[in-house]
Amino acid sequence: MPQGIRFTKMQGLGNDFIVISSQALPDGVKELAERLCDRHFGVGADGLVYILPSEKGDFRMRILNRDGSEAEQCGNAVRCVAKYYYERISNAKKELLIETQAGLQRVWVEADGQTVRRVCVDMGKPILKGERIPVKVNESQVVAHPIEVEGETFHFTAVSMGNPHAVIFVDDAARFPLKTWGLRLESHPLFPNRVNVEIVTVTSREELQMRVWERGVGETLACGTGACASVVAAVLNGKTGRRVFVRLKGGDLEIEWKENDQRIYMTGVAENVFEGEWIRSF
Ligand SMILES: N[C@@H](CCC[C@H](N)C(=O)O)C(=O)O
Repeated sequence: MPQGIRFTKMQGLGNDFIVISSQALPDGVKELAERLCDRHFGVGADGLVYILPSEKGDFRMRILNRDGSEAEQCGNAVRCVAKYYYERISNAKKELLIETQAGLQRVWVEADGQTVRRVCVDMGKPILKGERIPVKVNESQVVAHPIEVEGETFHFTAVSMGNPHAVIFVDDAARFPLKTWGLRLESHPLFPNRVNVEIVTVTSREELQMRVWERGVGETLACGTGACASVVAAVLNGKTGRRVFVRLKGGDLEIEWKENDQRIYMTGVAENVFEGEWIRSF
């Protein structure tokens, strides 16, 4: 009988992940991500996340999108893996260091006994230089820049949180036709590595409403890096202060872009959904 793959299904604000703790990424992980994340033939998720050994931090996280592409960073997955590690691997410390493809991230878990309720993540400093995001606009900061898609013009602010984001402010995010424009914006030639697209409405100086079209996935219920990028874009456009509640389809995140260290701190929940074993070959 072939050995199955044990996994835990987790979610952060409805952005859902298949989490696997392993010694190394398996061969064919791209195809595995596509198979497992498929909502009809697989387990179903927005991404496949590995918890791996690290020489630099407490552990390492790698994340693959539903289409099998690898992302540098994922805010909602970082909170999930911090919960996983604290509840199942070691509860010796409440402050953890997680290695990601975008660098080391410090996180603090808020636990009720053995159960992690919320996680605060130091998401680092946003990257604003066009060439490092990357976006093919020859400016040091890309703020409210026009982008034309099939005769329609939008204005976007580009921010990298380790992964690339284009933030577009609109009057009513709930009514924005994301299915029509999401993929076209994601794969626009201005973004050589494709891009995550945030559609944002400012409801006050302390609150944003956000929908997201994720690179390699489509519309999801929430995106942690997208919420951080949206707050940075809102500050750069003079729309909010630096401490903002971001209301997403799947729930809320508290985001602060601190003045003193210029780093972004994200606080939110993470939940276990179920455990299972993948027994099909791939
Ligand atoms: N949902 C995530 C971001 C996941 C990666 C993204 N799709 C990308 O390709 O950059 C989050 O919570 O940040």
